[in-house]
Amino acid sequence: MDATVLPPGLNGSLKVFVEGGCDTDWRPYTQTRLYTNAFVINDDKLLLGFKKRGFGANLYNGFGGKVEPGETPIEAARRELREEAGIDAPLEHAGTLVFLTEGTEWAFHIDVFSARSYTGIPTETDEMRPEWFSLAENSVNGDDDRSGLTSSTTTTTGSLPSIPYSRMWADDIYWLPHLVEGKRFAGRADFAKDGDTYVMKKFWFGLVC
Ligand SMILES: COc1nc(N)nc2c1ncn2[C@H]1C[C@H](O)[C@@H](COP(=O)(O)OP(=O)(O)OP(=O)(O)O)O1
Repeated sequence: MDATVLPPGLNGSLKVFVEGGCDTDWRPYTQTRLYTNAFVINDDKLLLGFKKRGFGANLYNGFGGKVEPGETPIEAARRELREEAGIDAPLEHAGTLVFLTEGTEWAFHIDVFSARSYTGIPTETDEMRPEWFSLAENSVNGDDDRSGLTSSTTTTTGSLPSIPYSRMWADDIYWLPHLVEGKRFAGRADFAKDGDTYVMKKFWFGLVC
């Protein structure tokens, strides 16, 4: 696909870095719902949350949720980070994601934010369990099931696991490395449902140029 032919829902000056999936059309939608997702990086560590309930339960993700009426996305992102992880951070916009999931007629429009510092102590809530992951090249595999282990919320030393991509949404492996590198991105993915699982059927991710 030429860089100028963007999937519906994306705009601006973007250069594709990966695209794939079925040779079908992008699913149409008539409405978008605004969400946020925030990632905190501290030296060579990334803070993720293990989602304990609701949409995306049992997956690791950044911290975020719906933008409430009267809020800007950045205000919502900082509120969700406080509510779900107990911390404040100087968030900056990193990317925009559009997701369609089977069974909904609306699209998720997610503003993704990142920060390289934070204040407060990451704290488990009833929705999310914050855990640190290593960004170092030689970190141990983070894709193993760690559910039997105690939370590493307060771990700041020792060897941390690497980013657990097999236990995250399937789109994350494409754009999260760019976020970590400080690059701005945008993308779209259309998901189908297979039982309780969402399968990424068609995707496009690009860097802002
Ligand atoms: C489908 O692909 C997705 N990939 C990724 N990486 N993240 C996603 C995807 N779909 C949704 N998300 C993110 C967007 C938000 O950060 C959360 C979902 O927010 P949630 O449903 O938990 O919203 P809240 O306002 O917190 O909801 P409640 O308070 O009503 O539980 O996942």
